[in-house]
Amino acid sequence: MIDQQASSSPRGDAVPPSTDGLVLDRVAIRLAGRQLLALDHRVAPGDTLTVMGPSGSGKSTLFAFVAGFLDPAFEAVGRVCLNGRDLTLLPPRCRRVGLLFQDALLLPHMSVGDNLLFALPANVKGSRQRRAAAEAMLSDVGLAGHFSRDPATLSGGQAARVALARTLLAKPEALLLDEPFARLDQDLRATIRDLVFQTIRARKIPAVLVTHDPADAQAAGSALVEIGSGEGTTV
Ligand SMILES: Nc1ncnc2c1ncn2[C@@H]1O[C@H](COP(=O)(O)OP(=O)(O)OP(=O)(O)O)[C@@H](O)[C@H]1O
Repeated sequence: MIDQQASSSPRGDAVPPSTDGLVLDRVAIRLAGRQLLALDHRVAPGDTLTVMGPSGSGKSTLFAFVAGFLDPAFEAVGRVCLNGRDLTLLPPRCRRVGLLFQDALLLPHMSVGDNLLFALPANVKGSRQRRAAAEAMLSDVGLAGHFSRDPATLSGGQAARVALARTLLAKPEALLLDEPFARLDQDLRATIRDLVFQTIRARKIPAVLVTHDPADAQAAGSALVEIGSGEGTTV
């Protein structure tokens, strides 16, 4: 449950212009009367905050809070603001927060292109324009010409690229990366990791990365927070 006093602007009023990026403003989340985590952090556009912690420390819970689908079993206080908008009480579809997971989660009965068109916002009109937007995004992630591919025939790296393209098509203003490289083997992992962080920097998207791999944290290159003792510790 969100503490409405701590979240001062239920309609998404502007916070000061200095708060470009993703702001976790005095966020604390409790479960069954016990503090699970506390974070107070700003992620600048193009930067990635890495969150590490043992299983059960609250990493998925933090993402659920930022994305807007926190289970009512949790009590949360504090605000999450994105480029000057207070998201805290907005429904998930209004937040402009994109997610990348371990699995590409492509719909198997659709082509790669149709998976992308399915994710493309409805305000991109006209079938020709929609297809052009999807093809341009495929090209951006290194998969030009793969529009008609069957997802079942993609390699792990290609599927990860399609998942990135699908997330970016929704024009997210922030990205939550939930161990997106964990299923990839070592060489591929470095390649996809570089693609993701280059994209984040080039598009100036603030991101939060959950990982167990210190090499991911190093590649992300910005702040690292360790959770697990009820407090987030910036390292
Ligand atoms: N819907 C829920 N209701 C009650 N407790 C929950 C719920 N979801 C998760 N929890 C508990 O909240 C705590 C944090 O869970 P969370 O999934 O955020 O941890 P995590 O750090 O993401 O773990 P992992 O690394 O294993 O994915 C755990 O003790 C978990 O059992």
